[in-house]
Amino acid sequence: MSGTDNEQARKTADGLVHSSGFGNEHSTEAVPGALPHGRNSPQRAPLGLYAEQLSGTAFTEPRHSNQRSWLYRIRPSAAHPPFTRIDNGGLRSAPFTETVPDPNRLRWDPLPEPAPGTDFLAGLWTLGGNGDVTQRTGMAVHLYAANASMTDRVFSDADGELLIVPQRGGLLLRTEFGLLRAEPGHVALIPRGVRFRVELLDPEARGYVCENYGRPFVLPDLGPIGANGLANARDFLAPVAAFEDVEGPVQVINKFCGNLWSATYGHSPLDVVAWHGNLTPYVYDLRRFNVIGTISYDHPDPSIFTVLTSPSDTPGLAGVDFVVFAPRWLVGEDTFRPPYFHRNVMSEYMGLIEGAYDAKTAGKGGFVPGGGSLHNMMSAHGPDRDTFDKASAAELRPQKVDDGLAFMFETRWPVTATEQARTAEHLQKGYDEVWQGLERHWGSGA
Ligand SMILES: O=C(O)Cc1cc(O)ccc1O
Ligand SMILES: [Fe+2]
Repeated sequence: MSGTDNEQARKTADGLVHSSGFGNEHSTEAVPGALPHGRNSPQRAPLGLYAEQLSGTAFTEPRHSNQRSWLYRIRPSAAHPPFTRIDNGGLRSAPFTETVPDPNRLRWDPLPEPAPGTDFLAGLWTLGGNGDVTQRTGMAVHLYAANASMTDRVFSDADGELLIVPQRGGLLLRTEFGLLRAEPGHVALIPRGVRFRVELLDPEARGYVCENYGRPFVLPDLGPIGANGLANARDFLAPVAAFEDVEGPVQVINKFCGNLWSATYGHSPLDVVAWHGNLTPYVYDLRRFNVIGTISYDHPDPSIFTVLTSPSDTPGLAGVDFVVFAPRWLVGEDTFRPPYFHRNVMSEYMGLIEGAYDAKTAGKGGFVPGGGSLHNMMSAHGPDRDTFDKASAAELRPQKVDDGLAFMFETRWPVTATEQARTAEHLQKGYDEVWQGLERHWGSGA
């Protein structure tokens, strides 16, 4: 059920065929002849399909940032019954007003095991966020823990695009555009409004989601770095068309302005036989990230680790950046090599996909895979005491940091935690203590 007429299509290690390149004009058809040529909206679309445009940006946005795709489907999306409200489960949305924004540093252990039969959607649990879904600004931090595939239901999010960061267990994403596979170490992006179903490739799945209410994520500018580096555009993989021709009840759940709405369709809406355009879901393997750092001295700011950025209306000031701390060499001379002590006007949510993070002690009660920390704007943070002591005394040989994969959602607005995040059992007590005992050396002659 899948095929393509795009020369860039290629089969990757996961056995799926993809069409590569960030923001490319992809075109793909699962059945030969399904894609019209020379026009988007012929009087009669090929093979009895319906033509439908999906706009990710306003019609009138500048060409370089304009995003839309044309879908050729068995039934038009407009043919559906009314949506009715359903329970929001663990999902919360902006504006976040359940608690007051807190200057304290917070850290969580991983989510507890979900109840049997919990699928990706039921397993979403909102930690906090900022902005306002009705203004299309800000972001939310969600976690998920699931042990069942979604069956007979699909999800779409009108409030924002979803950047999914698997931490445990692979996911098969069946989207309107085709199939994507996301394993721990990959990220997957589902654009605003795109219907999809998550199937588990392993018995359990756990991870993080950045719901970006703002402008779609793009690759950051490279400035003096040059024409290559960081996340390379060619490593972003879009699906090729693959459709389901399913008649029968399918629940379609739509997140709209903070609430979940449901309608039961008489067919699967994952019925797109061909599509073309530059608005697509995609996956990216974080291990492909080209890490840039110092080859002389000092610790550069982590903006050089930006994979994707959602620009705000102020140049250089992101609504949210997605930043990865990937394996790399540290060679800085006369340099304190781990992340420095600092206070940041931006707010930082950090997660750990595997291993350890070089500013924090690993292990139980520390910063552990599946856990997360929140350092809101101007909250002082940095290496914990053990890290500081070790790094201050370390012999400065070239050193490979390759025992972990951490990431950050860095946002221009403070992140307000949800009530459930503030009262969670897995909110660590006494996080402040990691910075206790940083002794006075002044006056000691050290
Ligand atoms: O651990 C953090 O707080 C993230 C971070 C990493 C880094 O290398 C420099 C600054 C920074 O905020
Ligand atoms: Fe930081």
